[in-house]
Amino acid sequence: MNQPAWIVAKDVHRSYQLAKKSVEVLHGVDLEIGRGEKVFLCGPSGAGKTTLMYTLAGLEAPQQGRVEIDGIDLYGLSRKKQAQLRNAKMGYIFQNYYLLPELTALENVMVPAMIGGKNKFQLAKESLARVGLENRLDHLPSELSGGEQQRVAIARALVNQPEVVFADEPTGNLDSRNGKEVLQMLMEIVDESNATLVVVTHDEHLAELGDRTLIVKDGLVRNQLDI
Ligand SMILES: Nc1ncnc2c1ncn2[C@@H]1O[C@H](COP(=O)(O)OP(=O)(O)OP(=O)(O)O)[C@@H](O)[C@H]1O
Repeated sequence: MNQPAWIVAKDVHRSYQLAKKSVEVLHGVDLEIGRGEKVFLCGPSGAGKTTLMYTLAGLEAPQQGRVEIDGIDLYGLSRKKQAQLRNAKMGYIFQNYYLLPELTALENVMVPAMIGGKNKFQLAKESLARVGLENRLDHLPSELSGGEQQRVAIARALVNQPEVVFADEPTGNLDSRNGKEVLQMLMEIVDESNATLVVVTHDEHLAELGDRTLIVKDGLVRNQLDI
């Protein structure tokens, strides 16, 4: 990483409560990601990749440690301020898309834009056009292919022009050709605004497209080059 750190995790611990037992998934993660860097998180299933992304993105507070975004102590903020920061700076592409089934493609993309009181209709249309879906605005998710649904999820994540995009297995449900195409498109768009990209993938070939691969294993994170 050549740039100053833009996302910082320091000694992040995260556990889940199962019945009466607490199971720790992240055992003190330290990492730094620079502005504009494209970082891939790889590692075995169940290792904690999604948990780490949720924690970096302000969706799940760590029990110990801190996360900084652009110098701001994310979990030191009130919940309202955290939500404002997420909306202003972050886009999140969830595993399995999480599109709202009763809303059209356009309406799904308008949802995050509404919060900022911006010209949501125009922004959502532009974002869908950017992912090549200008002719699918009024389709419900059930009327779209898997690749198209994934692109709607990408358009939604990009609609507020985020400074960082988190993408959890953005190609997981696509065949390898479509998967690579979608990922390259996402990387191109992110590049245009020098945004930071953090991607979870199982596919180490795809990870080669990024600047750096981090391996999540045994509750910790290591640079692939250090392994
Ligand atoms: N809400 C939850 N409650 C309890 N345990 C959870 C919860 N979410 C995740 N876990 C557990 O935490 C561990 C890490 O899960 P996580 O989804 O972060 O792994 P992952 O590396 O993203 O896995 P995959 O590659 O299979 O998606 C798993 O053992 C999982 O069962």
